[in-house]
Formats: sequence, structure tokens, C-alpha cells
Amino acid sequence: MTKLAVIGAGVMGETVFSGLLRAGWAPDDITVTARRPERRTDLAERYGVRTADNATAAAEAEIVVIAVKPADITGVLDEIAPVITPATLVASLAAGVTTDLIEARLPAGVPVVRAMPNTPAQVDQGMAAVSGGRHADAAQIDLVAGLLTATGRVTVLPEKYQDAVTAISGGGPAYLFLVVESMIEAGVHLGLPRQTASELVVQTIYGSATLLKESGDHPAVLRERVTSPAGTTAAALRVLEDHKLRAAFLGAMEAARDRGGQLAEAARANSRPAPEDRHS
Ligand SMILES: NC(=O)C1=CN([C@@H]2O[C@H](COP(=O)(O)OP(=O)(O)OC[C@H]3O[C@@H](n4cnc5c(N)ncnc54)[C@H](OP(=O)(O)O)[C@@H]3O)[C@@H](O)[C@H]2O)C=CC1
Ligand SMILES: O=C(O)[C@@H]1CCC=N1
Repeated sequence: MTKLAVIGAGVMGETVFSGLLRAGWAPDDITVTARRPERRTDLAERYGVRTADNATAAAEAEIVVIAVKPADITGVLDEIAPVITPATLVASLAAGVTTDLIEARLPAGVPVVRAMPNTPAQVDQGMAAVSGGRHADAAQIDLVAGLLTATGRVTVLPEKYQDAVTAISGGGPAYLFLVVESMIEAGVHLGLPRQTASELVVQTIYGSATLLKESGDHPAVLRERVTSPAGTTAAALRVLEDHKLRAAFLGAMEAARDRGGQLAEAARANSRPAPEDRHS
């Protein structure tokens, strides 16, 4: 079986390798790393996977998945570069970080695939996009796509779309969780018990997502079916339009896309950007 290393098994690294274990991978074929020893111990105990330092994990692996934060990636690449050869397939999950940046810090000819998964992969409902760098062939791109298919849907796209993908599906769960939070708080404000408000909202978002996916209907059509003329939903939608909800989403996704470019620049300079850079 293929040997996999996950360098930086935090939220997303754990999401990816735990999905592979659910899909039948043997724990012995997966080595994970993390900065803190207690994190490595915790993962080894819970999943039975191997742990090692970054260079040892990378040296023994056929596929190396890099799942550290963008600001940490150049340090990791410099650490593993001496043990990586063009026979190793390197996949990066780091937002914004381009394959050419990664290729430049590894030996010549190493195949690199950039991937952007999301956290619903924890329940096998992920959405991921993968893009090959200059040395990755179709089979290698498919190999990484196959890893992520274990936990959801995967699309193969040119790398120029990756910052937009990151803004839409990478961060998408966070925007939707914020909507859920806001609706629960609104329900409490309207006098519903918190648990009732939570049940109403969670099942409504789950049912709406299922309806959207299973019907194949355009969301505007589904929205119109809920909205009676001069009714209660129309009253609510009017308020959301007054608050420029669509413009807010557009601006938010543009900010996320642009942040990807800033994270890449910071990774290139090997420094962490100030979170408020774009407002200064
Ligand atoms: N969270 C998400 O929804 C998504 C994240 N991503 C991308 O995935 C990457 C990881 O994000 P996320 O999982 O949220 O972040 P986390 O902080 O949860 O995970 C990062 C992990 O990297 C480890 N780490 C940091 N430096 C090193 C190092 N030098 N050597 C080994 N391990 C190291 C950390 O170890 P320790 O725990 O010990 O500190 C931590 O476990 C990012 O690049 C992000 O852009 C992509 C899609 C979605
Ligand atoms: O917020 C981030 O930068 C990462 C990338 C997509 C989701 N989380």
C-alpha cells in the first residue's frame, strides 16, 4: 500500500488522514507530524498512526501532504527538501501558496499538487479542488484527487482558480456556520428556547441543502417557492436586501481571495502578515 506522510496534522491534516482510515487505509501506512509532542501522542493514541519528525516522515513516504499554515510552509519545505526526490508526490493544502513557490524550494522535478479541501470532509461531505504544478502529470493529480474523494467530492481545476476556490468552498463552511449562529440567536431573541431554536435552524439548513442538491433547481427558484406575495418571508428578505446581503457576500469572498495572495507573499518572505494589512 502507498505510504503517506501528513506534515502538520492539525484540523485539516487530521480531517484528511482520518478520512483515509475510514476508507480502509491501514494506520501503519500513515505517518503524521505536528509541532507539539502532545499533539503527536494524541493522534497516535486515537488513530494508531505512526508519528515522526518531518524529515523522517517525508523520507519514508510516497505521498507527502503538507497541512501546515501558509506562514509555516517554507520552513517545512526547507526541512524536507533534502529527503524529497522526484519519486515523491507532494500535495499542499495551504491557502494561497502556489505550486511554483513549493517547487522552487524542493529538488528539481518534484511533482507538486495544490489542493483545497474543506472541513465537511470530517463527515465525508467535503468539497475539494486540486490543481497540478508544472511537474505533476494527470495520474499524480488523480492520485491526490483520489485521496480526497475518500471524504467527499473533488474537482480538478487550473491553479489560477485556487484562490477563488479557497474563498468559496474552503472558507464556505465558516460563512454558513455564521448564518446558523445568527439565526439561532434570532430565534432566541424571538422567544424560542435555545435548544428549540438550534434544532429548527440546523434541520432547516440541512433540509435546504439536501433539497438544493437533490432537486437540481436553481436556488432562486427554491427561494421563490418559499416567498408568498406580501408574506412573512418577503418581509424578512426585504430586510436582508436593505442590509445589502449580496454585496456583503461578494465583498467577503473578494477579501478572502485577496488574502490568499497576501498569504502567499508572506510565505515567500517566510514571515506572517499582520491580519489587518489589507486595511492599513
Ligand atoms: N481549517 C480549514 O478549514 C482549512 C485549512 N486549509 C489549510 O490547511 C492548512 C492547515 O490549516 P489548519 O489545519 O486549519 O491549521 P492547524 O493550526 O489546525 O494545523 C496546523 C498544524 O501544523 C502543525 N505544524 C506547524 N508547524 C509545523 C512544523 N514546522 N512541523 C510540523 N508540524 C507543524 C501544527 O502543529 P501543533 O498542533 O503541534 O501546533 C498543527 O498541527 C493551512 O495551510 C490552511 O490554509 C485548507 C482548507 C480548509
Ligand atoms: O481561513 C483559512 O485561511 C483557511 C483556508 C480555507 C479555510 N481555512
